[in-house]
Amino acid sequence: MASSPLRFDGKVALVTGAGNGLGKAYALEFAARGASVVVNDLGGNISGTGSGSRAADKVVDEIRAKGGKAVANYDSVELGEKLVQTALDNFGRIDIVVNNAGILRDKSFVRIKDEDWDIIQRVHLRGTFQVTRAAWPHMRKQGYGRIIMVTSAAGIYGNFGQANYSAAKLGIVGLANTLSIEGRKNNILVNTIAPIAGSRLTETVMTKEMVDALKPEYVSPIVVFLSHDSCQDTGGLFEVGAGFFAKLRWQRTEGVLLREANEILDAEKVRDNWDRITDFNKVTYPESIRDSMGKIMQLSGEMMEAEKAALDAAKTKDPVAMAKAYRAPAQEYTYTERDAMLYALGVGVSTRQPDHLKFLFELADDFSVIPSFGVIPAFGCLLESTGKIPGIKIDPTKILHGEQYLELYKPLPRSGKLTSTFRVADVMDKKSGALLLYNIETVDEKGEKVAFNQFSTFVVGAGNFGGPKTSKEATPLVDTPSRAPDAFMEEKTSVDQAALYRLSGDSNPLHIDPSFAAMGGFKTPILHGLCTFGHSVRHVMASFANNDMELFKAVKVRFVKPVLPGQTLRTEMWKDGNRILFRTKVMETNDIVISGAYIDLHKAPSTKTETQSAVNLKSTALFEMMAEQAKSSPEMSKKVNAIFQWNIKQNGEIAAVWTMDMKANEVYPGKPRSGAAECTLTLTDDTFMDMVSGKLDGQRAFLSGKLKVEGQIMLAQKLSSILPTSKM
Ligand SMILES: CCCCCCC[C@@H](O)CC(=O)SCCNC(=O)CCNC(=O)[C@H](O)C(C)(C)COP(=O)(O)OP(=O)(O)OC[C@H]1O[C@@H](n2cnc3c(N)ncnc32)[C@H](O)[C@@H]1OP(=O)(O)O
Repeated sequence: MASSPLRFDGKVALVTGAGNGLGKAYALEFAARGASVVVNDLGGNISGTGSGSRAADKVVDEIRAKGGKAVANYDSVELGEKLVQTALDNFGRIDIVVNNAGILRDKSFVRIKDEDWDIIQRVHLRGTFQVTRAAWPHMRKQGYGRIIMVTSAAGIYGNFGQANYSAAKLGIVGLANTLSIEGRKNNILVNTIAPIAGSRLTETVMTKEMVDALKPEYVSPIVVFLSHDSCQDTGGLFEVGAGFFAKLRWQRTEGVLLREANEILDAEKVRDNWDRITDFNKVTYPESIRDSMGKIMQLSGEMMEAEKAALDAAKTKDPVAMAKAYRAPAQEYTYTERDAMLYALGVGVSTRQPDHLKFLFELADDFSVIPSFGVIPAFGCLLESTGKIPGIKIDPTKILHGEQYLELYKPLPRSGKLTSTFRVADVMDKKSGALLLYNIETVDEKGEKVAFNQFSTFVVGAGNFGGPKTSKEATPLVDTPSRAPDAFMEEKTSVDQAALYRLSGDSNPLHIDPSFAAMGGFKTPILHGLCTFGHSVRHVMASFANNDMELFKAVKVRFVKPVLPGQTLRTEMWKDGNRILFRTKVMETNDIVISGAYIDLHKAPSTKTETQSAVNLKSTALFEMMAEQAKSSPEMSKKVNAIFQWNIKQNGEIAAVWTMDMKANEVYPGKPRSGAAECTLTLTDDTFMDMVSGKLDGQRAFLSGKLKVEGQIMLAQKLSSILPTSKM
């Protein structure tokens, strides 16, 4: 794409140290683009001694010979006023300053003398300050200015033998940071570059080939762009050289608050938490002093409040009051689409399911985060508070997830930075255990509410402490209807389900470590309650919301019995207006594992969705019949790992679509699946309603001729071409 050239007509640029190298390249480039240029050069040598006018004059001559406008200035940058005055006297204004001038006095730290230190600070840091300060009021008055500061990798990272130079060069970055803040309101933008180029300063340490490869002309383009009025960046720090350009920023570990309320912090605690303090797996990118100190100030305020509440509670000697007074620091959780996809795998989404792209492929048009993921940002609060809640003695091997309530105030974004705050809402004495209720509010970066979670954990054996048996804070469960369910869905979990789920944040060893599980009284590690929960939420959303995750409002469950990885879950569902009541069973044992549960949707499921679910349930016999038929066909029996899609037609219109995975014997209502073999079943109106109401099963409907299976022949014909692509 052709773009307009960056011009500087009418603008005045001052480039310090412009007699050679980088400074000269900048001066020539500004002049070629229409600027009037003050070419400053003291004419000394690279260690800062000597002076002369030749270097600056030569550059001025070169500019003028090409038809450009330039004047020379031979003053030291320490006399900044004089440099700026040259611009004002000759061109009437000053728009751009490039603080390029510099010298070197390299010495290892043991050999460095006062004068080596002082001269470097004077030329680099004080010189930059003097020139910039002289230009500043003129730029403020005209409401326009562009300042380029020059630092060095030696300053940013340190370099042997350059203590004086490193200190001055990083000082310049500090100066630029503050000036970028102070200049912004007057349109004075300040950016810093750390260039590497073959110049008088570097040719002493580089080969000729390197000097040639690192031409100053490969750096000047960024100086030109940062100096142009079309560039609105300020406060940036860039590394440049050989035509390579990159921006630097600060990165901070997530950090850890080590002090508890009323605790005197000691150095051992710092030592013992060193890994957490220095863990860069989770980071933030502070950009301002507010970003840097905000968190510390917030934590300090929360701490003061917590300390007062804890002291008041301790005076009562009531364990429940003490637990309720506990305050944990707010927990940040940053996630990306990758985390949402990992979670989806953890709660059983599989590429075998028709709607899987929606949850496993970030480029899918309808990419969605499963609403039960809303528990994940809050989980950090539980981990943070483990072992810290006063009043109640908690054995970590005896904690079981008791109940869960989750409400979403808006659909979960596909990525984000969320903050959760936590309080112990109540503690109940259930005799066989203590039941702790935690209320956790989660907000987004704008402070808008995203989710509310109520976790309840049952601490086996921690009962009988004389606390209340019930709490008005607890979100109530619902009764399971006595009628047959309106829909169900079955799904076998993977033997690795817990290992996969724990990667989303619940690292409780109970779910992976056999010896830890044994301490809790389990023969093998058990599945996370929230993993079973995630499966059930998916089942309800697929059966009654056509997987439209925006319809989700809230969910409540009670975990009644543990589930083992590899077991088959069966979610049974009943529709009650906008509310879908459900319970979950383990097929292998027929145990109910989730009870009293419901999901509230934002609107009642459509009749079509309802019909689909009803058909799904009432026609199990039909699927079984189809599977039997398929197996009895000689071609199919050889290759039963096919995926079939059935379009259920009623009065000429498709009323439902089912996909069946023959190998896994799993049936999914919902979207057509590409590559699946197709078969159209036609039902008369009566047949359809009879099947929905349970009067007629698929087998009898087929045998009596009320159900026509038109696609069977087509299915057999297509089989050979379809099977390879529909393999599991
Ligand atoms: C790391 C720190 C943060 C940790 C957060 C969680 C981390 C996760 O990693 C942990 C997990 O995921 S564990 C796996 C999921 N959970 C389970 O498997 C628990 C299954 N439930 C049970 O085993 C029993 O219900 C059991 C054992 C909970 C209770 O059984 P019993 O002791 O036999 O109780 P029962 O006699 O039936 O009832 C006594 C009173 O307690 C109430 N109650 C029962 N089950 C409850 C439950 N699940 N949640 C809440 N309350 C429950 C009963 O209503 C009864 O109360 P009341 O007497 O007032 O009627």
